[in-house]
Amino acid sequence: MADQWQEAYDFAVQVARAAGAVIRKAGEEEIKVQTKSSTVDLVTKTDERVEKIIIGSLKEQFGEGTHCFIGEESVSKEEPCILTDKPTWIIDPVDGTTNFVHGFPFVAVSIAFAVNKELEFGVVYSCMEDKMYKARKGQGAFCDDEPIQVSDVKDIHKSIIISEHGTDRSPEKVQKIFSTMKKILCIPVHGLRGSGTAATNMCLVACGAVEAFFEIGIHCWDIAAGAVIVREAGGLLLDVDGGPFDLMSRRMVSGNNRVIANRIIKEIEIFDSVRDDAPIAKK
Ligand SMILES: O=P([O-])([O-])O[C@@H]1[C@@H](O)[C@H](O)[C@@H](O)[C@H](O)[C@@H]1O
Ligand SMILES: [Mg+2]
Repeated sequence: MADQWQEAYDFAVQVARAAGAVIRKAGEEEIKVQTKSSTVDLVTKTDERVEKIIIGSLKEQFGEGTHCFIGEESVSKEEPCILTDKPTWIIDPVDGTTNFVHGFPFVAVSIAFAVNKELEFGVVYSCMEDKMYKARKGQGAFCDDEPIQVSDVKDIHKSIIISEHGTDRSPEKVQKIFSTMKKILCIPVHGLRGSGTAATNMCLVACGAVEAFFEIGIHCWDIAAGAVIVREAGGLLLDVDGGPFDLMSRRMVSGNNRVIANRIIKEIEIFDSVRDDAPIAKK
């Protein structure tokens, strides 16, 4: 059967690279900052502009109405966040917005594509590093066209674990986040890290720089592309309770192998997060 998604995959790489150039240029100018779900959940005109550029390019290439779109900034303006069987693009235009605002050099364009609710491919362009991570289901994972593979470390004591604090500053959630991190640190592991962008964190798992990334509170657009890249690099994805990965659940563990993933899961103090596909509360 003709490979019907190769053109879409190649085009997504081009769009991600072009979007990254827009972000780099915008980072040289004054950045106007607004907030969303909390005073530390930042958004800028660049996030919105880049999402419009990406979606506009995809609609022009594949036609209006044939594909669906889930974009971080569109959803924040109450566009639906429902994954159907239709070809769907899942987009985070600027993953690591806080880093972008501060000039902290980890900012990624994350573009994933799903059909029949199956992730077909993912592209993560770390635009300040100029690193293009990509993967198609069943065809391996790459960074700048070089194959990448997860780490072969099985001993948790020889691992680096990556996670984030998110943007919810409620004391009870912060307490669980830090209690989890303290327990993991004191296993002990070699180190705990956080790049500030889930998409980049997942690529660091995929290329073997760290052994696992977990977070509660992320969104589908943060992790959809990274999920394909981790899987194709030989890693695995699980729910934070050890169950199957659920893209819309706002929580996830991605690991180089099940031994490391299960050891991390033992330490995670779970807290609730409203699903991405939960009905929008009527005002
Ligand atoms: O908002 P954004 O920069 O696109 O995405 C970010 C995620 O990539 C990160 O994992 C999370 O900890 C941050 O709170 C933020 O959600
Ligand atoms: Mg994000």
